[in-house]
Amino acid sequence: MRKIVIGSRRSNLAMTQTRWVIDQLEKLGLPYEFEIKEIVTKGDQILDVTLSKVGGKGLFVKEIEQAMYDKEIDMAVHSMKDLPSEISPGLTVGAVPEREDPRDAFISNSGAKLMDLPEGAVVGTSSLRRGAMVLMQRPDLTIHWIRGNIETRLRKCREEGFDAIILAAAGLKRVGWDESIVSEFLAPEVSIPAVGQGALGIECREDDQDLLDLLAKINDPVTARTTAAERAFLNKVEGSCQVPIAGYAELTEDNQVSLTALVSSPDGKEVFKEHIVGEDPVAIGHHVAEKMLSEGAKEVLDRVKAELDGQ
Ligand SMILES: NCc1[nH]cc(CCC(=O)O)c1CC(=O)O
Repeated sequence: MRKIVIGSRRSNLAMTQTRWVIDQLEKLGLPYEFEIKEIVTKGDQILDVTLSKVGGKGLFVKEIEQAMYDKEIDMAVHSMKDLPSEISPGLTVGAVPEREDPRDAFISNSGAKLMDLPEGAVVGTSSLRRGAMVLMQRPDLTIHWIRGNIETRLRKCREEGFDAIILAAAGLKRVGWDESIVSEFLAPEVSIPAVGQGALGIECREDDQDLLDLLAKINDPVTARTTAAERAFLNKVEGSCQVPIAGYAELTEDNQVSLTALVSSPDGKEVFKEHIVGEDPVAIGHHVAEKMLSEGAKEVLDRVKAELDGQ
């Protein structure tokens, strides 16, 4: 019986996701046992600045990947959203299980929906994408940055004068929060989800064939294919850019990948949005990115980067 050691951040969400994956693997009834090893990442230690300013990319995965290289752990369960679009050398995503709800959940103190908030109300989010999505619908609202895990943000929403916050529905559902706290699940057409939102990516060493064979059994081909399109898009527009980026793909009835993607300025005023349907997820992801970049998104990315460098 092989023992598989799984590295996990210690947040409630990370632990819940890790335990969920262990459950799926144990159900297979194969001769493996599983142990969780807690790992603290840089992203867990930074609590007082907006994530985008400290370079969000890979903030939650670096220490975990190091532990994999050092063979202190064999695999790790990441929120796909937190996993950089390029996996570090020697490591690979061994499985993408079935996606949870990809939508953003809008939670207001009064229970009002986004379009019904009073003029000038304050919405808390740590995501440039959510901030821009809100401003596209409601340019009169004010965005304030809010950090911390799900529990902290919900507490701050009540105690620190926010009218509403936005969280991933998947996180709330996974940790078992009562859905009645959600005032509105924002439709993916209105608030295009982050690339990979609601999905998990299980990372392991690419030479660990035994573990790869095991993980293949909990891979969901539909989620793997749709998130591949989203991540191919992200990979082409990325490059240390701290701008709102969204990408969400579904399968059509005839088994094609349908990808909607967006790049915008942080104030939501300049918007590049594309929709494409195609067979090959990576090809359509790249195609959409190149189209946007050539049609003006590149200028927005460069300008925001220059503004940040000047700070
Ligand atoms: N950025 C942190 C993060 N990473 C994954 C989730 C939620 C679960 C998911 O999107 O799969 C969250 C919290 C949030 O965005 O509210």
